[in-house]
Amino acid sequence: MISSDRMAAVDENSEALGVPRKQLMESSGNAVARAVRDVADPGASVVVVAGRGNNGGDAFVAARFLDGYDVSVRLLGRPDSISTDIARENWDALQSAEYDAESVTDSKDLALGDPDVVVDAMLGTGVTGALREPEATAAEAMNGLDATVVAVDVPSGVNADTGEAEGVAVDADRVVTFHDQKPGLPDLDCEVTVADIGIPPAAEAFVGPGDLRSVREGVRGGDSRVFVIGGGPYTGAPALSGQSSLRAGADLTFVAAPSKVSGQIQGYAEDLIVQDYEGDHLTPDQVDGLVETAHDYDDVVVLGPGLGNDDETLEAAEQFLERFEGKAVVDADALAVVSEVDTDATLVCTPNRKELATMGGPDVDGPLRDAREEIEEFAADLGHVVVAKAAEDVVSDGERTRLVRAGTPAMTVGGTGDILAGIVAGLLGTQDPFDAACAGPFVNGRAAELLDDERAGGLLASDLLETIPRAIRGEGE
Ligand SMILES: NC(=O)C1=CN([C@@H]2O[C@H](COP(=O)(O)OP(=O)(O)OC[C@H]3O[C@@H](n4cnc5c(N)ncnc54)[C@H](O)[C@@H]3O)[C@@H](O)[C@H]2O)[C@H](O)CC1
Ligand SMILES: [K+]
Repeated sequence: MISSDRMAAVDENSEALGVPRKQLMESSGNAVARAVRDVADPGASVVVVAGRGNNGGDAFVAARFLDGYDVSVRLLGRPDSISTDIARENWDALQSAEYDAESVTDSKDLALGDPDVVVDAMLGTGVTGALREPEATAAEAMNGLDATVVAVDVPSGVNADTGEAEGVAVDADRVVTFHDQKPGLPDLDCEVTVADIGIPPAAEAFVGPGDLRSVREGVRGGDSRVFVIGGGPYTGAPALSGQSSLRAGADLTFVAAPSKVSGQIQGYAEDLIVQDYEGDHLTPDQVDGLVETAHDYDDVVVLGPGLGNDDETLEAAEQFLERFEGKAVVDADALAVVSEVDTDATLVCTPNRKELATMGGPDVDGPLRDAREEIEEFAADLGHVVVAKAAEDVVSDGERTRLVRAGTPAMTVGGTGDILAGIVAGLLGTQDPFDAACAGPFVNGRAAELLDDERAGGLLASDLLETIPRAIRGEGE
């Protein structure tokens, strides 16, 4: 089962893997033609009613695969209003090859005759709201015929995610849907077939540019705040996490740090708001104040960068998680306490191999992907999202697991993990935790790839700050 949003992401990933949408459209159209062949013998009359999006494009392709049938294609609207290049190219192909393909701009002129089969290709997953004109009148006309109605992807007017129609919808006899079943289709009163259209399994298994679709749409809203609880024995780590969270979309980023090092952290970056507490490392005395601040401002917390592993600090981290109820990225030494706490917080944990084992997860020697099932089980037991970091990362929420293979060998330099924790926190302001956890390492890796020519083996973690926005925008594909 796949939602329309996920389908669009997988589609984009497929394109990035070298299987472009136009190729998928060719397979989709071919599958539609096969369904027509199943319901009617050669010689039968087939009317294709097409809309101006890719749903229509699929049916323009289908017309070419119906040699031996009496096919006519009716496009609802002017050809110059076809909304995608690939659909237009397939329309143009019908024109140049002298198919019976005409555009109808007024629904009153839509004469369907008495065909054996109608192909409904008005709207697919691109539908929003009730069918407008001329589609609404055309749907009624199609429903009034005796013909067998074959719908492309989803009956026009029906929402593929919910199965609901806000107004009139096509009453299909058969639906040919692509790649995977859609949540709204099984409850419809028609036969649904799922056609394999050649999307590589890697387009789903690996995070790709399609997984950044909603990140690209989630612009800064003015009130997404990140609160980094870090620093003490180390000062660079919280500064890197804080800055990368700003690059990934946070509006304001605060760093809570011991007074002994707060000035130093502030000195690295004027964009951070550093709030100090007494001492040289985090202790349980600070927990009340930190939980209160994080809750008052609805902050996304980053717990861990540079905190060190003093017993008092780990005790404080544990107490913080026991009482915090918001969203947090947990990294570095703080990871060690996660499996011991009972927390209502939503956590994204970002362990490297060693930290994964320390926190009670699998101890993996080889590629992490070989341990993907154990990592998934571990995330399920933990009840949180796990981003297990290596050359190829494994991201799991206990039910879904994806791999990330972005980045360069130079990323083994210190600090890239701090950058990652900040990116995930920045994304968590607008994204669902699993989506942020998948997008984070992909963005981090792409940010490094964008610098590979310039920096090569001399990359610094702080260099990545510069290219995070371009990586989010999709550069480097
Ligand atoms: N991987 C795949 O699954 C593939 C699917 N393909 C097909 O592409 C469509 C989705 O195409 P898209 O262009 O995004 O949208 P539609 O064709 O469904 O419609 C867009 C079109 O419709 C207009 N519109 C939206 N709502 C309404 C409304 N209520 N009334 C009238 N008109 C409306 C909107 O303005 C747009 O112009 C998918 O279903 C598959 O069939 C591809 O072949 C590639 C592989
Ligand atoms: K349709």
